[in-house]
Amino acid sequence: MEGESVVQAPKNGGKEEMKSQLEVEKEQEEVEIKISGEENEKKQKENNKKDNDQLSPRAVLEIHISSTSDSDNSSISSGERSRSFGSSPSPSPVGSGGGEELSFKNLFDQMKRKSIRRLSTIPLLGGYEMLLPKKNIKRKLLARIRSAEEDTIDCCHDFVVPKPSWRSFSLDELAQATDNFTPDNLIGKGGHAEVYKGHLQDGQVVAVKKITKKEKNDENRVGDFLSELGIIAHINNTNAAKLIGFSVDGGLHLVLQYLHHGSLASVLHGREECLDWKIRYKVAVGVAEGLCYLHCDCQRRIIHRDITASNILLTEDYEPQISIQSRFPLETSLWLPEKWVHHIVSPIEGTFGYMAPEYFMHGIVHEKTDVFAFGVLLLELITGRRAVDSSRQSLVMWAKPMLEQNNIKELADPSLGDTYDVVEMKRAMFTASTCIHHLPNMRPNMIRAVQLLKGENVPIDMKQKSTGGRALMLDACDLEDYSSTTYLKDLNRHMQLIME
Ligand SMILES: Nc1ncnc2c1ncn2[C@@H]1O[C@H](COP(=O)(O)OP(=O)(O)OP(=O)(O)O)[C@@H](O)[C@H]1O
Repeated sequence: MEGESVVQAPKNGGKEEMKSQLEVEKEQEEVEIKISGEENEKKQKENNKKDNDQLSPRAVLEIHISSTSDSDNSSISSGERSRSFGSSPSPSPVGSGGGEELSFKNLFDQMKRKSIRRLSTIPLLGGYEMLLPKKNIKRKLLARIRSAEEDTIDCCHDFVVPKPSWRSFSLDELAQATDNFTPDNLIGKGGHAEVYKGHLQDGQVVAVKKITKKEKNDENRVGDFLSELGIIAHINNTNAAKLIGFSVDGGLHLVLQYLHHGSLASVLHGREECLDWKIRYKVAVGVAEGLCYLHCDCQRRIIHRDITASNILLTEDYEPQISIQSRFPLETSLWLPEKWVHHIVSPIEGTFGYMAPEYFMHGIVHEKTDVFAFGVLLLELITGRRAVDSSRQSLVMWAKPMLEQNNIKELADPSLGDTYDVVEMKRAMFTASTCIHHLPNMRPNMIRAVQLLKGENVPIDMKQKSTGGRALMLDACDLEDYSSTTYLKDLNRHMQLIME
């Protein structure tokens, strides 16, 4: 993995007149909505499974956070469980709700305990049990899993969830399914897992995700794994990854529905032939709807935090599925309690090219950081370019001037020729340009992003239900004084620092 390093967050500066939300909405009204005739879908050939997203390096930035506004509605998690390089001191404790002082660690521990307690479809281990020796954890986990399998429903504190339909696999079963995890069956490798294609005894084709990251102690790894299970269990949407089962026998494994085309990155960037616009548009809408579900319709809202072309997987008919992460679920796929507007994390971990300015500069995480990443993903679909190209140029930086000039000809992927639907392309361009706005408040929430993308001419409702529309009180970040020029400069500087 290229370019992991620690950098100090820069100071921001510069001023720019902000466009009002109304102006942004007005611009949207100007987007043409007439729909042209359908194009014939070209048959896609066998995909190249090689994941070609290596050029969007993951980065870890360590920042020092001295204060945050809106303390009632935000949280801060320390990076003690995250990867971190260098010797920067840990962030100092900050105030939490009502002036109550909580250290990062306490706050994080509290959140971890609460989340683990509540995440469960299988009643998972309580926080205190995470301190038990490994053997006990495993025994208790298996006991809980068995008892969950016997129950018809599981009543959690605040809601009732149906009995899970997942299976608990033995290592032998998974070894058999994957031909002993032979490299021939290796279909993908992320920063934290190896993924193997497998055939279960009943004929079902599955993807076995073997968690490989080993830097943490076993108790934490098991805890993270349980949290991930809890998050995936909670998700029920056509555009999110489906879990078939898991194994805690001889390592941690997730058994997922096998997705024929692998990642969007491999399909978009790793094939010779051009991906049809029709499919690109379908993927864009599907991801937008999936994110909308995670942010707004899920029983507990989830911020994904790592929307990238590698984390979007495609079914046989190119229905996109958002892959839920296997690492640091509380810090990556984040459960954000209702009353918290945002959450602050340090160190910052993410995929370069997709990180919103408030995230890479201040560690602020909220729905709008996902919206930004979605905007970058849209740009990838529109242009066929990577989030960071081979000359280390950010797609956002490259595309901004053309988006501002509405220059469809220069922006659209040249390999598409004129085979794209102009109206859909314009909608995608407009949606992308609002999503990558450097000010989070100016980005649409995902409900609005779906409407913009689909050209739904809904009345402007400034008070629309929007987890994504929760007012973001980012005074402490001075983002409103932050111009897009300064943003581009900082983005460039971060790029240099990270990739040198
Ligand atoms: N269900 C699946 N079906 C088919 N291929 C898959 C599936 N899940 C993952 N893959 C392949 O494996 C690759 C790595 O998977 P994934 O991104 O989930 O790993 P990870 O280590 O959790 O990722 P990250 O580096 O983002 O943390 C994907 O990019 C994709 O190519």
